[in-house]
Amino acid sequence: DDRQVLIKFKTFLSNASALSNWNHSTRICNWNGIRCRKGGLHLILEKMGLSGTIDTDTLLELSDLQSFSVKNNNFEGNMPIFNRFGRLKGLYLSQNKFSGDIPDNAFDGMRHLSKVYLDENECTGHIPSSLAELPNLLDLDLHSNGFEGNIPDFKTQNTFRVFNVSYNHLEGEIPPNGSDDPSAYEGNKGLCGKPLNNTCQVSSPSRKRESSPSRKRTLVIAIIVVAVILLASIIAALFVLRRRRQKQRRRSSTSTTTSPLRKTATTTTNIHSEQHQNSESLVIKEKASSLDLTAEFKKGESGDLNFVKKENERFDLQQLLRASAEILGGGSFGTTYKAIVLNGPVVVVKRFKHMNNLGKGEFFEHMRRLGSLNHPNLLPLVAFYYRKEEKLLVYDFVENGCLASHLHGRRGSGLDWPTRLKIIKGVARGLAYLYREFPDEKLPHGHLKSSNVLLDESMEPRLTEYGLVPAMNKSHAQQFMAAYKAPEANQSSPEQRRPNNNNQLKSDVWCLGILILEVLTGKFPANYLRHGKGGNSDLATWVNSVVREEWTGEVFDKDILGTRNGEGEMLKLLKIGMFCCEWEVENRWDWKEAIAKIEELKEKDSEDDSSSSNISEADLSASRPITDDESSFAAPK
Ligand SMILES: Nc1ncnc2c1ncn2[C@@H]1O[C@H](COP(=O)(O)OP(=O)(O)OP(=O)(O)O)[C@@H](O)[C@H]1O
Repeated sequence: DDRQVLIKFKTFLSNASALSNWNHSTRICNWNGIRCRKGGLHLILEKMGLSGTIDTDTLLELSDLQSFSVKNNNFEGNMPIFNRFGRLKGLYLSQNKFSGDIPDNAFDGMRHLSKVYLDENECTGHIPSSLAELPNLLDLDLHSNGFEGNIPDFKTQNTFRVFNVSYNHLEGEIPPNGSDDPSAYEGNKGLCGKPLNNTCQVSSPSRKRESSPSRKRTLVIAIIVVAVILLASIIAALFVLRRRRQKQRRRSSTSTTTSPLRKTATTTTNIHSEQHQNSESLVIKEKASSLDLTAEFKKGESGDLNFVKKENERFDLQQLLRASAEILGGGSFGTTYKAIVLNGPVVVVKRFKHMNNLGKGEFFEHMRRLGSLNHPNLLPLVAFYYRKEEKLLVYDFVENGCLASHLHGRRGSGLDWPTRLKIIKGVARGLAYLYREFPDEKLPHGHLKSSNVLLDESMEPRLTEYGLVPAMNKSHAQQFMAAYKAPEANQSSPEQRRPNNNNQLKSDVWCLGILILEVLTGKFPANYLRHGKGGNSDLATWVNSVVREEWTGEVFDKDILGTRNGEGEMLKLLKIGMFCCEWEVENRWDWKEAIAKIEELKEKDSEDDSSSSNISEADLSASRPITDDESSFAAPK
């Protein structure tokens, strides 16, 4: 039923505290943001600080959705496509951060759609032609985006009641059926014709009539050129195919192994490849084929891999380049991929393009120092490769993936409270070790976040991407590394960034706090993804505001909410997270205090609960006021 569908829809949203009364015990028409009118359903989720994903697949299961509004929220990414909602009448997506081109067919078949509000987003490209085809369009507001090209001729049978395309990059002649008000078009440098005061040049390329003879000539030439290019491509493709087949034949006759990392990869004779003789392997190889390192790392040109520990299984650069590979992700520093070395280990290779802060000697020394670290909660560096333009760091592959995918993956987390506590304790121990080993580094980890916490088969965490701050180019580090998302990183005053007695900044502690809040709430800190601006304070601010409203129960992830005899300890961890996320650096705990408090935690509440931690209950209820600065970030209120 609709109730179930909407509750599912809510799980894709972040910061959805405003929808707290969406549950099975109340009538759907009384839920926040829901209006039931004339038998149809209207979702009016405006100004609620929402972000995350608008899952249209789920919405499609609603019996009769008539209008959909998420005006004035924090949604990002491509505009959601509603062209399967044939009965939708109103679509209001204004004042978010939707970006990118909108596909031409985004409004296909939406015969009933009469109101479209996309204003104040970051959409680019042409105004989609399917929007111009809507027969019942009455209101259209696209102002303040990055639309370009011509304004199409709208085919609506109505006279527009609202029409505004101002402040885009539109050009050409204004079609007749828009608005009579010049302000509807202002802020577009290239527009001409009525109702603006400038007349269009007769030869205006943008709206020239189709039938002129020169146009026909151009068309014929274009067709010939395309045909020639097509023919040449077919010949080239046939040639490449022939060569590939010849190569394959040569290979199988000499029984040599192949290089799945190269574009020519097809069959392999090593044991690893046999594991990949299923359909999945085709996908992997296809992905890997785009990752042809061989062109850049020519044999013998640039030295070899440098192994940092004696006991590591050795392989050389050429073996690595021939390895069967799968791209794991394109993070903020470069591509990361999993590689199965022929007759060797399974490793993860990270390519770093912005790692030039150290000279060659210093770089080698720093990597050897990282390689000498040894702690069960740190993923050891296996090897590195140095080139001026690019560095490769090689780690062991961790089968069980990262904490982020366990918490936010499609299948839901399923992580219980004891597992989450074990993960946080492991992270804290890994951090403590790093801090002891690097007493002079300002940010011993520097990039602590849930995708850099890997989990082994017994769910023990292993930190990765630690200790890289000194090697990274400063501007890149400041823009992308997690520690620089702490609020003080955006402050210009040196006092606010001053290191503490140990010469260390407290920004890693901020990241630990965010990680704790993420683990307890199951919510993804939306601003992890927002590079360079905004920090990652949204989650901390949200938790703080919910706690201040005394709805602490609402904070915890549903998968741990029912935990018996552990609620007290969960609450203590929440407080620790909040103290680590203190906005003011002076009031924030330092790493020693935070880690000591984490070590005190237990899976179950003790009989004499008050003695097990010296954080008082009053600390929580007297939670700090939100500063002006902070409230301007505060996503959900
Ligand atoms: N050693 C490893 N074993 C298994 N998975 C890994 C390993 N190292 C990284 N990953 C996973 O590969 C994916 C891509 O990693 P990558 O470092 O490129 O991106 P990221 O961590 O999301 O962002 P960033 O570049 O900011 O660190 C992530 O999901 C990460 O958890």
